[in-house]
Amino acid sequence: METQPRALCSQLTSQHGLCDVTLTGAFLSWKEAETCRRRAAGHAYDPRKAGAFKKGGRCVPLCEIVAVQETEGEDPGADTGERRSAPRSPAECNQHAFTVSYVERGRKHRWQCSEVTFRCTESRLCLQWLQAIKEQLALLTTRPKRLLVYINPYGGKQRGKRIYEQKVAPIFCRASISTDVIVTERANHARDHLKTEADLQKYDGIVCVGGDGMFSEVMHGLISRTQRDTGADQNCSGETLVECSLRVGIIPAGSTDCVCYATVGSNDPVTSALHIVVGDSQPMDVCSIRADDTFLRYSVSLLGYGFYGDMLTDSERKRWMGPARYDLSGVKTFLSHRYYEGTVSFLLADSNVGTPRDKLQCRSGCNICQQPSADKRLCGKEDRALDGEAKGAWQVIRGKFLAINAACMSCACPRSPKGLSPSAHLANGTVDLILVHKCSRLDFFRHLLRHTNKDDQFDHPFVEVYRVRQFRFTPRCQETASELELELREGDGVGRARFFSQICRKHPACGCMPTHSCWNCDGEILPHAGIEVRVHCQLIKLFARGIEEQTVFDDPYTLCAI
Ligand SMILES: CCCCCCCCCCCCC/C=C/[C@@H](O)[C@H](COP(=O)(O)O)NC(=O)CCCCCCCCCCCCCCC
Ligand SMILES: Nc1ncnc2c1ncn2[C@@H]1O[C@H](COP(=O)(O)OP(=O)(O)O)[C@@H](O)[C@H]1O
Ligand SMILES: [Ca+2]
Repeated sequence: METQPRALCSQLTSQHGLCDVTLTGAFLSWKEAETCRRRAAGHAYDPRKAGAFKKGGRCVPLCEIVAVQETEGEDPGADTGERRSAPRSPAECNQHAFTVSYVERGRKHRWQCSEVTFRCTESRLCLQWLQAIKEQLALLTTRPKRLLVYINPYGGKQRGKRIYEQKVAPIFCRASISTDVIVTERANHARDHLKTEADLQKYDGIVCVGGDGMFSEVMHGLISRTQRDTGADQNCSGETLVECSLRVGIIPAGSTDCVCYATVGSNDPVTSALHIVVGDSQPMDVCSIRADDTFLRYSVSLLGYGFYGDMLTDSERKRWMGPARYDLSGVKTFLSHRYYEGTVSFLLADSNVGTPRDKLQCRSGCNICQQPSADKRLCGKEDRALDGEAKGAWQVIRGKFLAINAACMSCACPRSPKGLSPSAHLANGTVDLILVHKCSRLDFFRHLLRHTNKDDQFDHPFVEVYRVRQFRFTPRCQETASELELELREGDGVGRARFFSQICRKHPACGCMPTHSCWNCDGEILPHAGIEVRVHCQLIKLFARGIEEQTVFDDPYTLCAI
């Protein structure tokens, strides 16, 4: 039978003086001791000191304690930064101390690791506290103990290794997490290692240090491995893919870091490390992409044709520039103002998973992502196998597009803090499909600019947006002869001219303008133009919790009532 841990309550000394410290099954809290408060009221009251003490009071949920450890030979003034002029008194020399490291929330969804040291004169009491907190932490079974870490030393500004060693490894060490670290030696090293070699039984999670491309590698390795180990075939269209059991943590060290930013709310390595330590879990949808009935890739963030595809192709030649390559190639691609013809067909999602124009955004504990919906039951499944009603009707849009973007998550990132599709959900089994029709340069600029401010980027007559669970794109050059003939028969001379120019474009020898772009798939070039995309609801899990609403915890001086 499980016994409830007894509450522990003692008067201990912290850097702010004597305080009442309480440990319950849910919280560790400390505040100014009653006796001190009464003394302060009766005698000369020093508001400066009282204020400092109040600021020192805290109520920390147990699940946000990183570690507790015995503190030896500790200078009581050390953690306040105070300089000690007098030698220690005999009473102080006799003190026993323990230090608690815990999560503290800062601005803009950042977390940091703070510490408080408590002292007492009795060794037995100190040990009792240490043991009690350790016992409570041992009950938190979702925390990882062993992690496999992949570092891309060339991602972003090539700082991955340094970021891991200086900011992340010390936190893992403090939380007694053991790690096996692999610094990658080539592209796809992490993917291949995970897919075939890694002994995954040994680990409670995987960490990737790098950008969205590095995360994509790890995700591909993990999904492929999970399907292989469970006998599912990812190459088979309509296969129900098996969810990955290991969680993935992302330490941002890339150029865009949108998967990290959109699931945590910041691109700060320490924040990510702390989300891993406390054992957070955030399920995430994954799109599978196929062409000519062959599996190509998975995508979790941006799948973009036209503008983002061309921008990526250009930026790959400027990799040496680091993250700035995207801005330069972005301007260049913007000025080229290319548009592409083709047909987009899609299956709309259930209405209960919201729409891309909702004001409501996906946040930690999101209701929409938690409700069982038809999209979750249907996604990833072969549409042929579904009856007509559940399947819904395919909608078809033919046109000239500057960009076709599919966002499986908001794609928030430092360049665009609300993202490509601000109200897209992380785990609702749908993807937001954004169609930007041909328009003037000025209009397209207005649309792009709205990604960086509070205005609605979908509020333009040339932009359409749909929440879908499956879609297809066929570039005009791949449209079947019957589709083109239909256009020819229906059309006048213009149609006839277009038909023949189409035939001409199919022959590279003609040296005419490109008729198709490529897809930007989470920052990797997918050379195919015609693709079919399907969402697999909650296929992978991250060490994250979604973006938290701003809470009272954002105020570091808030004392929680105990
Ligand atoms: C006028 C300013 C317009 C700014 C428009 C910003 C839109 C930003 C949308 C960002 C969506 C990001 C989706 C994430 C994609 C990533 O998975 C993926 C890979 O990341 P990794 O390198 O970390 O591995 N990243 C990317 O594909 C890069 C996307 C960055 C796009 C920057 C585009 C800048 C466009 C500038 C146009 C300026 C026009 C100015 C005319 C005078
Ligand atoms: N050791 C390596 N050498 C070269 N390329 C690598 C290495 N490790 C990973 N990569 C590849 O580098 C690319 C970019 O990585 P990423 O971490 O996303 O950085 P960025 O955000 O700057 O694009 C990915 O395609 C990944 O597969
Ligand atoms: Ca989604």
